[in-house]
Amino acid sequence: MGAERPGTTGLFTLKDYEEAAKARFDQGSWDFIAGGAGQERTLAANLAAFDRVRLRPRVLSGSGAPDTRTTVLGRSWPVPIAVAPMAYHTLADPEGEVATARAAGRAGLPLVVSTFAGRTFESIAEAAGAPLWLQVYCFRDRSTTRQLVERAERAGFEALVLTVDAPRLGRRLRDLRNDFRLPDGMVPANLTGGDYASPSAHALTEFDPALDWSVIDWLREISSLPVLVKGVLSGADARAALRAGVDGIVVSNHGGRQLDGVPATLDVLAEITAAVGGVCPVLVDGGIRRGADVLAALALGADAVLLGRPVLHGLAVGGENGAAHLLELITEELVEAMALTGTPSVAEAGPALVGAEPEATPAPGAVRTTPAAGLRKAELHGSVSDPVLDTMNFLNEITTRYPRAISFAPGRPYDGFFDVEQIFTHLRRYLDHLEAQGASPGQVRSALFQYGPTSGQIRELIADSLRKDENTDIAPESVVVTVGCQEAMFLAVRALISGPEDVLLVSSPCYVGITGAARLLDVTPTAVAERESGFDCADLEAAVLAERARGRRPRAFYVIPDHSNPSGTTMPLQTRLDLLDLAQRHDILVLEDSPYRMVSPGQQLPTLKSLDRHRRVVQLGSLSKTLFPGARVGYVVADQTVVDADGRTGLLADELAKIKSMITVNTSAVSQAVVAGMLLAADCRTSELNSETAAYYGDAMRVTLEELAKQFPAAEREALGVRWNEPTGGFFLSLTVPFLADNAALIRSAEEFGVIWTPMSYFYPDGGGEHAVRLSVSYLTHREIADGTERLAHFIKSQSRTARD
Ligand SMILES: Cc1cc2nc3c(=O)[nH]c(=O)nc-3n(C[C@H](O)[C@H](O)[C@H](O)COP(=O)(O)O)c2cc1C
Repeated sequence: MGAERPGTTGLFTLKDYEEAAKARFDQGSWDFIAGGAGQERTLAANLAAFDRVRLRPRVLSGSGAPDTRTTVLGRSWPVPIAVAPMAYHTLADPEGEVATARAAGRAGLPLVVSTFAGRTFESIAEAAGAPLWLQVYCFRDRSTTRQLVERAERAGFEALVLTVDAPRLGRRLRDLRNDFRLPDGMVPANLTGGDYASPSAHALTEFDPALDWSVIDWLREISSLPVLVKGVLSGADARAALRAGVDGIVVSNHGGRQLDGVPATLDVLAEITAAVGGVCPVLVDGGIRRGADVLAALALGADAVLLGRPVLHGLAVGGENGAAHLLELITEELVEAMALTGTPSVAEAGPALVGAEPEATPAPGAVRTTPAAGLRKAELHGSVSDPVLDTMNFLNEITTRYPRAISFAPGRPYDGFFDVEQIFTHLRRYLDHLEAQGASPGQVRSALFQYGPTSGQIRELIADSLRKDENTDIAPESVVVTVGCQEAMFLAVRALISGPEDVLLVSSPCYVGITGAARLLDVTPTAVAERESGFDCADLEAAVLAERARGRRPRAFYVIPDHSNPSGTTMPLQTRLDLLDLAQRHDILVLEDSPYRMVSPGQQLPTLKSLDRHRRVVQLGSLSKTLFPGARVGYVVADQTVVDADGRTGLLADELAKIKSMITVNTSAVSQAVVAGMLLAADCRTSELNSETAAYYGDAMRVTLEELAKQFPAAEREALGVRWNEPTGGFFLSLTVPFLADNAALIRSAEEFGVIWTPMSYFYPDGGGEHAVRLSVSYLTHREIADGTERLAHFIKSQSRTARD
């Protein structure tokens, strides 16, 4: 090796290498290297966490040429970067780890050699020009592990890195689908016997699944080398590792290849470095693709980073030279990032670099706060680590990362309807209305500037609009004005679910707002699966009976009856009547959420609330689609009677208001005033205010359906297995595709085809929807819909071919 291969010139970033490398692998091997476990959320999160970082430079710092040297386990490294352990470098280049060792050696960087290296420890050691460490998987048969360790130690390896996140291999769907097997003749060069062709099958039978911290003592018995553990993701485990006497910790989620859904490594790094407190070195890997990423990791307390997949990309593109060039690139980028942020040395990269430390100089005598308290995410409420609460962030991140992509993801109103000046007109109209009703100037002032009634000051107007728009006759006292419909959901779930035996049922697929609100309250909803045709009462009844049989108490069922989010389905009139009857028979409430009804064209079916003869329906109201979302004004209609222990009665709305008083006190008076002004403009007929919007969204849906039909003529649609529903209103439709519509597919769609959508699986509390996507039509112009549909069709056709091959 050493000869210049074609392809290393003209490559300026690690991303360039990734793109160039792809063509050099067969699909199975590429997927084995590139892929992660499950829906690849953690794989994507690793990258996204670094993408989110914004470095904060210090200017005129006089720091001169940056010093990138660092010391790890008593050895000086020229740059705080080493190569992560990866199985079978021979997949990327016939020389495998021997070529990598030479490349890393040229840069003076350590290489962590995998238990499953494709070349012998001796040959790697002979080629190496920098420290070698051995990554250890502990087998059920300890003598195999012992022999590996002894052999590496004899070959001059300097440390052991025990991988602790792999009692078995993660569920790597790409490998399962490809039925991935190592190419003929490729074997782990330092292991004998055994069937290694399928890495996951081998791990299942051979890895020790019952390891505990005593394994560190065992390694100490068989070897004198320092021991690091790789795969720590919490401060609690970092402390346990210190107690077990480790010499170093590698914060890692195995590059998203083990448990999908665990956090990005960057997101837990500060927690772990705080827990370790400098007692031993902390290294981190996962998603590092730029010099700036290395600097961000150092800023959050890492001593060095490990670089994974990119090294294999370098190797595949140009063998030893490719890998060496790639390591040079990231080193140069690090030097540049340090110079441009005024960071003179590795040791001086601190949390202020990533904006994590208060910068104010304390006044003389003032109490100093300690820098970066390092709260542990694992010790915060579980909801903050729940993927449900992250789905929208992920979509936002994708949208920001690919600004030129056309996005069918956001369920937001079309911007073209908003006119800034109108806000003032609406506000003025409401103030005039108050005056006309006899309010004194002082009262008008208070209505705007003061705390207001918790239940809201525009309840009469909302009740009036419900009467005129929806034929629902309710007393204003049964309305609570909320901060958007989201608060209405939170109040309803908080009040109705009083303990672990109470059950919230949700129609599934389901709007994430309700599952998220439930999660905040430690409520796990019971999903009632929709059929292809939509919700069916028989399924709800079966779920209610099943919960009763388990000794639990079904309390409420959440549903969007009109043009549902996400599926776009609408509940027929007869089903509405049956649902109310079922609610009465089984003594449950129905939480009705219907934000799209009034912005849909044509005659709409009556709301559940308007058909409700027994006060079974709690209506969760939103004005975000009908008026504007920036107001954050919604409401809840809760006219149910509540009886206390002394037999006194009140309304559920009163109880909800009590809860609200401790969350938001009252909904913004200014927002209520603007909303009220809008309602007054149309004599409280929201339908009148929305005749133009309903027609616009109706057209958007029609155009989308026409464009889809154009892109997928009937025969082709059939052959591909692509189909979609045809909602008559609302913002969303559901499209079924013949491949896994997961985050990885979404990233490919955004990156290579410039179109973004929402994986339907986000909306299934119990799993499902893996082969469907949600398309939102509300936010785009007709031109964008046409272009976006064309791009989507290209993506679907290409992805279907890949899935078939
Ligand atoms: C193809 C491949 C093979 C890997 N093999 C191993 C291994 O044998 N042992 C191990 O501890 N980690 C292994 N890993 C995980 C890496 O050590 C590292 O944690 C991860 O790749 C870092 O993320 P990055 O690829 O985003 O840089 C492997 C990763 C890849 C991509």
